[in-house]
Amino acid sequence: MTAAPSASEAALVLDGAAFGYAGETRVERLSLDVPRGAAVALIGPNGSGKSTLLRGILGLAELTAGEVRVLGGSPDRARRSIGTLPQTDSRDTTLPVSLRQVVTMGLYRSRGALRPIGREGRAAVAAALERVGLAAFAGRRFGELSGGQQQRGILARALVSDPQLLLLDEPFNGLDRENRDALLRLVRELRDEGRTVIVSTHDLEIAQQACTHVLLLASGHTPDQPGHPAAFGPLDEALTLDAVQHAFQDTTVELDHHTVTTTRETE
Ligand SMILES: Nc1ncnc2c1ncn2[C@@H]1O[C@H](COP(=O)(O)OP(=O)(O)OP(=O)(O)O)[C@@H](O)[C@H]1O
Repeated sequence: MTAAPSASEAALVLDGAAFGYAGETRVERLSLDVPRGAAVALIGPNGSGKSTLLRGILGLAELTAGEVRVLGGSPDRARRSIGTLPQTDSRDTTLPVSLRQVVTMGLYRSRGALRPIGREGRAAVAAALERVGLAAFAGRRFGELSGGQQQRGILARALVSDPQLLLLDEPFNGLDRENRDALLRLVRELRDEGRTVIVSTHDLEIAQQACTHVLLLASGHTPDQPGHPAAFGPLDEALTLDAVQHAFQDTTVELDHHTVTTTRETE
């Protein structure tokens, strides 16, 4: 599986973009180009608008100002070429479906749910499961897998349609060291294949280990003000103590020789 090497246009272009709900902006002042093949760590405190931005890229949050281009077109047009991993807490694990069925659902977006999956589709599902190390678990009921295995299964569902852009919302939350390392390796591989990855996280170490770029979001001064960028750029330029402190105003921030850490807000 390789991403189609298409146009030189950036994977994501935001020009004065703002996103929100019911006409109310929740994240704003976004002007940036994400080059194809970049892995962007999307970092910010709770409520700064990380998920809203990811939904905006998918056309699922409202564009309240500015412009957005995704893979050279509108979010609606690009959606078929985007693989997503939503936050763990938005996941229904009670459905009586197998892991294989969950991954197969990832094909529906590009092919429609009614078209038969066929040999090629089954091979893509098997390859995606293989890729995340879960080939042996294909027939298992999804809800009976461990949290880390479910996370990898959802990632396989995101990968099965050979997406050019992957949006991963807090994929590292709750993962043990082994699953975390496997996911870090996979993010690096995806970007080596020319795919673009945007991954939201509270953990700066993850940014440093797997990403090429960072977008730091800061919250508004009061809870009803929208979030906004504190920095964007290649990791070594944008991930500075100043920018991190701006983004995480009320949070302890430490910077040692190579590691920036913040208090993990989700724990
Ligand atoms: N569906 C929605 N309708 C209205 N407001 C929303 C909706 N989803 C999020 N918000 C609001 O938008 C703001 C940004 O929330 P968002 O979930 O994007 O932040 P986040 O940075 O992803 O936070 P977290 O780290 O807690 O996931 C918050 O004030 C939140 O209450």
